[in-house]
Amino acid sequence: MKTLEKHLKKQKKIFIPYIMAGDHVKGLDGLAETIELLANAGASAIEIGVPFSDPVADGPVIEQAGLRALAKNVTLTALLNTLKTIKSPVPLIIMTYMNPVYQYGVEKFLSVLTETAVKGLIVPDVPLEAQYFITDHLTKAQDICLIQLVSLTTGIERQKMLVKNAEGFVYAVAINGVTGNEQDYSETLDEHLRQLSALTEVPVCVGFGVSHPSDVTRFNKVASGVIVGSKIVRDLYEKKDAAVVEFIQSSTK
Ligand SMILES: O=P(O)(O)OC[C@@H](O)[C@@H](O)c1c[nH]c2ccccc12
Repeated sequence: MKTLEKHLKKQKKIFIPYIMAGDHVKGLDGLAETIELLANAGASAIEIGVPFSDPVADGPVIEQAGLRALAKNVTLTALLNTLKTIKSPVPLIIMTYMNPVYQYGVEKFLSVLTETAVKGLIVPDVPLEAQYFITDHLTKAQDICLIQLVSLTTGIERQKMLVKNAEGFVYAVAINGVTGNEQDYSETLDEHLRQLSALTEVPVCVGFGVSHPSDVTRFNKVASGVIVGSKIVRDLYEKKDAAVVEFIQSSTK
């Protein structure tokens, strides 16, 4: 079993905060500090977003964070160079659209990741059928997990196909929409998550719109844990570090 999955399976409750690379007053120089803050608070793993000019799955909070990072010249190359210098106590996960990786070179990208603490990859605009673009090169980075996303509109047959290919964790997208959308969750969501969890031994984590302790309590009952992006990105930007620490601590105890 790959490191990320092994690590997540040891957690009582999984909590994965998402941050935007370089969205810090010190830019990428502040990344190590943020990773330490989140890990010390109890984060199970940390998802790091690569800024991109056309983030189709993202709402305004993460889009704006990406634009701030781009204005600080945070490129994939710069991020990888910084990651090479960081010893993270928890596994890191890179969330990126395919375009920056394609431009950088898939093979080179994966091989550089082996020199970092990155153990997982989320590439939301690459469907299962096109994942060979990445997996064909994974022999160079065998411990990297490619995370599968399951949406609310994913039918049961496709869910089975996705979990068959799943490693690390399964990302259950809790709403039909973009990140940071705090609309009410559907009433059938819990049943969907329970069903999905029953299909696989791989931990199922729930993301999109998770921002209140009550969401975390709800999803921890029907899945292995949660992913929290926009709320964390906003709080860190507004220098509410204490609120972030408190949210993670109370979600993982
Ligand atoms: O911001 P939210 O609503 O808490 O959702 C998590 C999310 O930010 C993070 O996992 C993520 C950011 N961008 C993405 C694009 C696709 C899938 C997932 C993501």
